[in-house]
Amino acid sequence: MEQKLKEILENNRHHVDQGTLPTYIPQLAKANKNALGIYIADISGEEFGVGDFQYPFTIQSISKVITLLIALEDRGPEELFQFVGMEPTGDSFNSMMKLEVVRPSKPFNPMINAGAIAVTSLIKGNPEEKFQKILDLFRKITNNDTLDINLDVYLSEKKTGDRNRAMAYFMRDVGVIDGEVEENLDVYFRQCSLEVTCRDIARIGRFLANDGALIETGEQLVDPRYAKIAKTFMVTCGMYNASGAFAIEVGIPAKSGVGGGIMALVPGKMGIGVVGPALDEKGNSSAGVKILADLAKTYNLSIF
Ligand SMILES: NC(=O)CC[C@H](N)C(=O)O
Repeated sequence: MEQKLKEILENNRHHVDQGTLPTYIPQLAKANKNALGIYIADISGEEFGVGDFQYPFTIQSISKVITLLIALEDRGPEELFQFVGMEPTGDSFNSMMKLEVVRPSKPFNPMINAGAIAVTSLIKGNPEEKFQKILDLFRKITNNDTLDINLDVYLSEKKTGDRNRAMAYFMRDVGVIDGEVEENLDVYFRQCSLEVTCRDIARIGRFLANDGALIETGEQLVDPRYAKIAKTFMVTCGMYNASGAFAIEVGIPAKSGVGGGIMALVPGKMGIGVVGPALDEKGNSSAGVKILADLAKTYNLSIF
């Protein structure tokens, strides 16, 4: 399989040229556009990577899956879904359009920025406690104690995150979030700046493929019902306004981030981590999407 994976990676390398590095978070524009890696973390414990699987990148929107799990544990679905919806938007991940035009004003889903900011605000505790909870869960799931934020990316996003700021202030005005907006955003910016490799995100995928239990110890870290909710959102909204096409062409739960990572999984089988920092016009890794499509076709991975 390793040989085949290398082939898939090389066959899709040219799709890097169709992507560009994001510039709205200036530090992300410094990434290596040509880095390309894949990592597989099987539920039986087997793992391997090809290409630049050790290339470090920031997790960005992939973190939204983890914060959703924590907020579900803290609040339960009934309370959480009073503040965040369950529907795809058809708009870009950082769009604020529907926030005002659709009533009642609540973000459409937890995978877009507005929804994720609301979800992070629902995690219990002061900002330090919130971030510590996020970091602890990340470290446990990835079995990586050194996992931490990339300070440059964090500061870069904090400095330039006015669109997120605008949405957060609006959401406080309409009662979706409460408390100090800047403090909430700070937690959100930090969760997005966590630096990972393909191995880390593949292990997150495997954790979800295993219904929220660690494969090493069997410890059930999150309620399987919440793991199911997270996976369902990954299918319907995980690739933003490309989720429909991705479901047809690839057909597995996946979550992308503007750091170039895509965390994907095959339920009951494996987690897959892919990185390729050049992004398509929807903000998904241009080569990463093609690699996953190729993988899914080759190994018949679609869940549909
Ligand atoms: N799509 C993404 O990865 C977006 C996350 C990014 N931190 C932002 O808020 O814009």
